[in-house]
This record gives sequence, C-alpha cells and structure tokens, in this order.
Amino acid sequence: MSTVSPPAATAVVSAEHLTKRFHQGDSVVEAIKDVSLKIEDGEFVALMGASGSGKSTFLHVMAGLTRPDEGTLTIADTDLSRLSDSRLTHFRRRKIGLVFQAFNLIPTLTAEENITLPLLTDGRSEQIEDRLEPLLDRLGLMARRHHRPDALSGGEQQRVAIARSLITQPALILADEPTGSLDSVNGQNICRLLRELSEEQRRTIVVVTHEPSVAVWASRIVVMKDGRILTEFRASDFQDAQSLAIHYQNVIKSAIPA
Ligand SMILES: Nc1ncnc2c1ncn2[C@@H]1O[C@H](COP(=O)(O)OP(=O)(O)OP(=O)(O)O)[C@@H](O)[C@H]1O
Repeated sequence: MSTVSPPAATAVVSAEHLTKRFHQGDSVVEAIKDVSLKIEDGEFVALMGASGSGKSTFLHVMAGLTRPDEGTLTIADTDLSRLSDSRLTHFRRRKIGLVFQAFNLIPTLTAEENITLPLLTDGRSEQIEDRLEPLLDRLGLMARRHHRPDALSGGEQQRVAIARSLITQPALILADEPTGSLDSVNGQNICRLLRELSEEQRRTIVVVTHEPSVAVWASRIVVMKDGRILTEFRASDFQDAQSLAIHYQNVIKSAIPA
C-alpha cells in the first residue's frame, strides 16, 4: 500500500538575514539586524516588541515599501530584491494588502469606492462585480456601502480598510497597529475578524502590535528587541491575554541587552 505524505507547508514569507540601516547625519541606526523569519500559508502572526524595536521597519520591508541593506526576502515565491522599483510597486499592489492604524481611507470616496480603488488603479475593474458584494457582506458593511468615511464609526472605517486590503486577494496582509485608533470593543472585533479571515479563508496575516490583547488572537507571536527577533511563542499556550502579557513582560525583562 502506498502512503501519501501531507503536502509541505508553503512559506508565504521567507526573510533571511535582513538588515536595514537608517542614516541620520553622522549616525547610523540599525533598525533591524540579521532578521530571519518564515511565515507559512494561512498563519496569523503578531509582531510584538517595545517602541523602537524594529517592528514597523520589518513590516515595511515585508511590504516592499523599504528595501533592506542586507539579506533576502521572498514573498509568494518572488525574490523582492530582484524587482525594479516599478515591478516592486506592481507586485505590492497585487500581492500585499496593507492596513494602517489611521485607516488611510480617501475622505471624498464612499466605503464602496474606497474598497474597489485597488482594482480600478490596477486596471482590473472587471473583477469588482464578483468580489465586492461578498466582501461587503462578510465584513458587515452592506448597509454602509454608500457612506463616506466621516459618516462611519472607527470600527467601520477599519473594516472598510480591511475590505480594501482583501479585494485584490493578496498573498499577504500586513497590518500596523490596526486597533490603535479604536476603543477596546471595536479593537477586539477587528482582531476577531482577522482571526476568522485566517481560519476560514487561510489568509496569511501579520499584525504589528504593542497589545497582548491583540496578540492573543494570533496563532504565533514573534517578539522583537533592539532590531532582532528575541523569541517566539504560540498564543494557544496561554489561557488569556493577561497570562500572555505576563509572559511577554518576563521575556522582555530577562533578555540580555544587545
Ligand atoms: N526613517 C527613519 N529614519 C531614521 N531612523 C528610523 C527611521 N525609521 C525608523 N527608524 C529608527 O529605527 C528604529 C526602529 O524603528 P521602528 O519604527 O521600526 O520601531 P517600532 O518597533 O515599530 O517602534 P514603534 O512601536 O514606536 O512604532 C528606531 O530606533 C527608529 O528611531
């Protein structure tokens, strides 16, 4: 009898030895140093760490918004270092969905127009018909589709931003402090939505956060300190956000300074 081995998990993100330096006058800041990380298809990863630990820089490198000085980054089988600036922009539009703390919606456009904009700017308007209504429905935005951002609550605006990130069906969704502008109830609802998207649709999601109450929704938590990956653990090892917060604080405190 022949045996069939399960398919190997595919890495959507493969970062190897990434370093990014910023020059300010005569001084140089190494924002990330020798960072290596693999993220598999369908994983929901929280990137934690104190202010200045390099989380946003790493996220921006993964987004192709910032080029690393050293190391290689492969996203969805594409080595980003091999892409020219214009191809990198094209790649980002197609393969990466971005969600920000400040929502970054266009105030003069309705919810629906904001959501469909990435397809329009990429010359793919024919895909709107099939994709828009299921997304509005899934994200609970059907009744708000014709409203402009100033007529939407913060939670609704962030759901519009998430819908906008999903409409291109990207390989990877990157969110920088997505609950940072929301109250705790709306913040938790956004976390639940991201978790459901990863579980139901195998979306690969990376969220940068300071908050254990956000990180606890992820499947894997990666902790950064002084530009390096310090450690990682699984949220399922903790009963609740409070026990995760205690472990996180202990890990940060006991780390030997770089
Ligand atoms: N454009 C830049 N120019 C100069 N230095 C920068 C730049 N961007 C980031 N840095 C520096 O790189 C380091 C890492 O910054 P980064 O924003 O990635 O950290 P972070 O963990 O996301 O912080 P926070 O949680 O406060 O957003 C910091 O010392 C920061 O001052």
